[in-house]
Amino acid sequence: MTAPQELTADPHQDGVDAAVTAARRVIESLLRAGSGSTAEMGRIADQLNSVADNLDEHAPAMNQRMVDMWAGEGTTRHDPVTGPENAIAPPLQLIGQSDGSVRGVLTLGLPYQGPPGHVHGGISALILDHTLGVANHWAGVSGMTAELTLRYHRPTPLFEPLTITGVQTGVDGRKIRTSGAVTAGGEVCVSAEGLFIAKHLPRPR
Ligand SMILES: CCCCCCCCCC(=O)SCCNC(=O)CCNC(=O)[C@H](O)C(C)(C)COP(=O)(O)OP(=O)(O)OC[C@H]1O[C@@H](n2cnc3c(N)ncnc32)[C@H](O)[C@@H]1OP(=O)(O)O
Repeated sequence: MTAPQELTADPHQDGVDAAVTAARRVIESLLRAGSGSTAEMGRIADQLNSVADNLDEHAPAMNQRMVDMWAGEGTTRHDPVTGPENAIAPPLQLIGQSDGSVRGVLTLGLPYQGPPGHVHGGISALILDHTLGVANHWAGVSGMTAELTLRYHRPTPLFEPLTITGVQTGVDGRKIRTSGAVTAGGEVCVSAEGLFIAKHLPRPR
């Protein structure tokens, strides 16, 4: 039996990961402040643009960055669900379980709102697509999403711990079947069935 294993990149306390954590806080704080805020938004916009100008000045050429970001740990550092280098990632951390499934827990805030007080359905789809992909990686046969079928059973709450699960259920030639769910307080909010085709695009060189 395989021991449980962290499948997502460990966030560092410094470097770009720390800056990304701060950027996530800015996104959340802007939404929390809103148009009625008494903060000086013009000055805040200037400050944020100055931060972005500084980052752009020190960034490598885009084609070089595309090569670099796919080296080493590859997608796990920059993907939009778990990546510690990606400010739009919630981020979710996924653990491969001894039973072959993957599991993670996360709490989503205002940036992910759809219906009042609840998670946007497209965000659940993003998280489940990625989690099913990681479940395939953990199972040893992975590919690209060909079909993703979601059932939204009940609204998914913001500000509460959500358990995200995925497990590969079958492989037939190049066709890989995978299922998963988002649960809150033990109740299934969203369930997913995916068909993946064993194919990978080449990494940029
Ligand atoms: C640790 C790292 C973890 C990373 C996790 C990341 C997870 C993220 C996953 C994604 O989001 S991937 C991005 C979203 N997906 C795509 O952009 C895929 C776009 N579609 C394609 O590139 C191609 O359509 C695809 C690779 C899915 C299939 O093309 P192929 O040319 O390889 O397949 P082909 O046409 O040879 O068909 C092979 C079989 O699959 C079937 N098939 C292909 N596409 C299908 C489809 N869309 N729906 C149903 N069946 C499909 C097809 O009928 C056939 O069945 P049979 O063998 O029975 O004849």
